[in-house]
Amino acid sequence: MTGENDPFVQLQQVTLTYGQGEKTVAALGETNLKIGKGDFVALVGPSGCGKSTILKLVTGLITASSGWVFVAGREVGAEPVRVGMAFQNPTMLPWLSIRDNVMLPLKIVPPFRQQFRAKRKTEFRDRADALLKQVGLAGFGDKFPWQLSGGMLQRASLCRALIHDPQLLMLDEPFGALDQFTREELWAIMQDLWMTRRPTVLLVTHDLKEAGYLANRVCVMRARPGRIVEDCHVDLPRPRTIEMTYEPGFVSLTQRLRELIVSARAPDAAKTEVPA
Ligand SMILES: Nc1ncnc2c1ncn2[C@@H]1O[C@H](COP(=O)(O)OP(=O)(O)OP(=O)(O)O)[C@@H](O)[C@H]1O
Repeated sequence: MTGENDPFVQLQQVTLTYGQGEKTVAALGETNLKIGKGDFVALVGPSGCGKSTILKLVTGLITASSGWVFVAGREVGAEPVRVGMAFQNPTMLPWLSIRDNVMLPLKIVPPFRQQFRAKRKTEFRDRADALLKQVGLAGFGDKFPWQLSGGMLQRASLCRALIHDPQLLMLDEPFGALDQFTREELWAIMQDLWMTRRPTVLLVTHDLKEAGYLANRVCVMRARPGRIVEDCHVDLPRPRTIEMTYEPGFVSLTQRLRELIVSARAPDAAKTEVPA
């Protein structure tokens, strides 16, 4: 599932420059990327190499300075595509219950928006409760955000990202603020959600173990200007387990990714550590 022949997402000769005049930042040099429907691709690389910029281009939040971005066979923005998103900080509306927070996209995104009132509300509640159960939050739907831990809120935010059956799921360091054990628990949950629903996923992460555990492909980026320098396929069976991450094949994958990133960060490679 490399997306070579019939890509769901395609960046073709895309460049992106922020700003104007003397204050321009060449965030992305010429970038090509094809992602097949239902694939899971991770973007890794040093800070500032353009990972979030790619997410913004694919969701249509920003427009390419040159080149083309296609989603579902059309230029991005030409056709409505259901997108789910989760970020490092799972911002929830504090005055809504967890269930109502999870149901929020159904109130906003067509065609659910039109069906939300009376007719399908019970069905939508059941859908939210089933998702909450799948991530281990059965019985927490009536709680409020302040009553949940960071890990629980991130689980709820994954439910919110998936409640409207998105075709595209954008994950920007969603597990970055969690402790290692909670993070590993959430990898398993994320994998389970992806295997049962199969959205096309783009994950931005600094955690190479996370990239290797979750993704089918890991794209390594380099900065100034940002570009993809390596596209590694992860040939591990599913469902993957934490134990697999200690096996020689997985360890050599993360070592290789690490080396690529360290060389991509040169000459300032010594300033900060890249988690292995
Ligand atoms: N709105 C903006 N205006 C100007 N420059 C920007 C803007 N957004 C990002 N940049 C610059 O573009 C480059 C790429 O940024 P981007 O956020 O895509 O990188 P990243 O790889 O996601 O970084 P990080 O890992 O630190 O989140 C960086 O040099 C950044 O400073």
